[in-house]
Amino acid sequence: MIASFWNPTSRAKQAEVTARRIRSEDWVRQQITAARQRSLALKNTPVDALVSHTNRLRLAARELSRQAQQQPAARQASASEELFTSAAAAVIESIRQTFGIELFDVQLHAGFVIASDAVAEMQTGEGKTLSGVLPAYLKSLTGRGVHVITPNAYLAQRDQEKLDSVFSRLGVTTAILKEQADPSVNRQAYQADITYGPAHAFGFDYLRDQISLGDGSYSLYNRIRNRLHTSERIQRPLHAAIIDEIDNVLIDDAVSPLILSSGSGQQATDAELHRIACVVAKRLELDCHYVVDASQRVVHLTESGFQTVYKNREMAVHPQLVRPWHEYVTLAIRIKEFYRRDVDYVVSDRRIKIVDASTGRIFDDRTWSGGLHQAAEATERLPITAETRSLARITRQRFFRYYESIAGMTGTARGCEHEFASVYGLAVQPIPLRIATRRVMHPDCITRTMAEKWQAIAEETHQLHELGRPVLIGTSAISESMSVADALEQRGLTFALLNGVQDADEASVIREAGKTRAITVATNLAGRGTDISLDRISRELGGLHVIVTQRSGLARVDRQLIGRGARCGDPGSARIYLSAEDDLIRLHAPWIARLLVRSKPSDLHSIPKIQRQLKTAQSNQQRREAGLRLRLLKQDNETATLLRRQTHRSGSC
Ligand SMILES: Nc1ncnc2c1ncn2[C@@H]1O[C@H](COP(=O)(O)OP(=O)(O)OP(=O)(O)O)[C@@H](O)[C@H]1O
Repeated sequence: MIASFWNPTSRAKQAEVTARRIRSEDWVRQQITAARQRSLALKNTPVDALVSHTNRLRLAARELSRQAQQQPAARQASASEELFTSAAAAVIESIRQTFGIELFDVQLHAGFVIASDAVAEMQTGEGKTLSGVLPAYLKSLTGRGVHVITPNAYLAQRDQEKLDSVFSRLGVTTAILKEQADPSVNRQAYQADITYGPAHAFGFDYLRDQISLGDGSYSLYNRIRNRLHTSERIQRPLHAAIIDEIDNVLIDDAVSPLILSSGSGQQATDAELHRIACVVAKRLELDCHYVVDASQRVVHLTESGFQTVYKNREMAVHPQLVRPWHEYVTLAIRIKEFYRRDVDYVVSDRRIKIVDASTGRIFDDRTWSGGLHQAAEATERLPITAETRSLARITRQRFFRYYESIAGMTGTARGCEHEFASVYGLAVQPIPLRIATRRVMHPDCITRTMAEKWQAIAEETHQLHELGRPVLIGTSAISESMSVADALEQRGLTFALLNGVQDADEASVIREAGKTRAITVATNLAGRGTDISLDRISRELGGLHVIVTQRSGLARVDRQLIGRGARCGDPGSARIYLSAEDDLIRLHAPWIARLLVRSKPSDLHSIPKIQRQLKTAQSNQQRREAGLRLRLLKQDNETATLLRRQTHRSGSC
């Protein structure tokens, strides 16, 4: 058990075994046919009979897990297939009775894949929400609790409200985690068969349990002891997790550990030092006083930089210092060089709020550590808050690997197969499209400057708006959404702006984005979760046109945004815009910027190899980020090994 927890090779092997099973087309066809046949026998079954059906399956599931150690594998496999089929039949019938619809084959296919502890890659709009019902139901049958995990609280609430009646028809209870609630409220929610919530809420409750029950160390002793002391715990032992948008939760967010902290909101004792550092940093010059590594966002002072920083010798012994004086200055330089307002953070309610680079979502509950947050507050002339004190922390990789089983779904797993397999033991299975796509992908539009790009985007939007087609413009930063908004306003176009700064109801704005002549400008958060449906006229006119304002560092993020249009066989189109001043080009492929700037505007679209070069820049960026996550994982494993050894030694004394 422990060997497989730490060992990437054994995780990858586990993924390989699952992959062999779920890749078999025969297996999929047999499962679907059997489930459909059996669901006919359940058609129009009264609710109490469906509940009895569930109770029979519960007995079977418990018996199966009891016998798991004793029975030969083949007999066990056939018993579990039988359980799969009967559970799928019940789910088909409950969805039929609740919504009056039949599950599509692709949804059953995805459901079987997820129930087999793998990742189902299902294109946007193919019905992932209902695909998650079968695995959640199946895993709940042992009575040990299932966590359905979403990237944010809004999606958790939406899905729990939508699916509660499907599950209650089957005699299965659901609940939602409440943020900032008293632990007793969430303790109750964890007693439900299925508990919905955002990833961090499950992680923080896990950490709260660690604090209240022990020293929070990784020792096996503590973990076993925690399993025994169930009455004091908020959570039950981590059993099964089904994760929506699994690449976002397990991969994109993996670099930010879950840190339970205290002490926020108070005034910092070293506030004055941050303010002085900010003034000093403004006077220092790049390459003279300091050098930077832009890709890592690191700053190093030069000899001349050190001398300038310590010119006033009293700063070196200032009584309020909580770190060496020059570190205050390098923090302020990092903010000056790498962190941009309305891109990396926003200022709201006189506070710095961090923005998620890949979605544009604003985090209310996160702060940068090590004094960086305070440096940003000083730069923005805001009240400087005390650094939070970390009470307990865990990397997301480690937390999710504590579950006995994890699985999930996403539209964008491609490119992450290796990481899913080696870190989490998860195989990825693409689910075929239900209806072939009709999306028209237009060639990229390339400009030399940002200003030219905003004008080109406004021009194309204007033309399509005149024709009556809806346009969704997806930007990667809040500041970009403002630039697009300015360009549209100059042309007198009316649009909805969704960039997290306004309090608009995200979901209702996005839902309207498919209506005739609608123009919606949104940060990438529009890419996840909400359905955009077309009205009759916009469908006849060619559907939603999606504009991507710049290639993201991750191809997956672009695919997610493009996938907002032309869903489920609907008409639609998309175009990506690029400029020599884009982040991807400026930071990671400056040679492309030089090439573009030297070229005549009329030649920009025909520069050979540029697409290939951009793809390379994207893959490099992807590799860099994967490397960073791997380094974190290694560090985490080393710390854990050290702690285990220490505990072992003190135990044997
Ligand atoms: N079997 C079905 N029959 C009819 N309509 C369905 C079926 N399954 C899903 N739908 C509808 O299709 C739409 C898309 O479903 P859903 O939001 O689950 O897709 P998705 O794959 O999660 O999309 P996204 O990637 O945007 O989150 C919803 O309006 C949903 O009600």
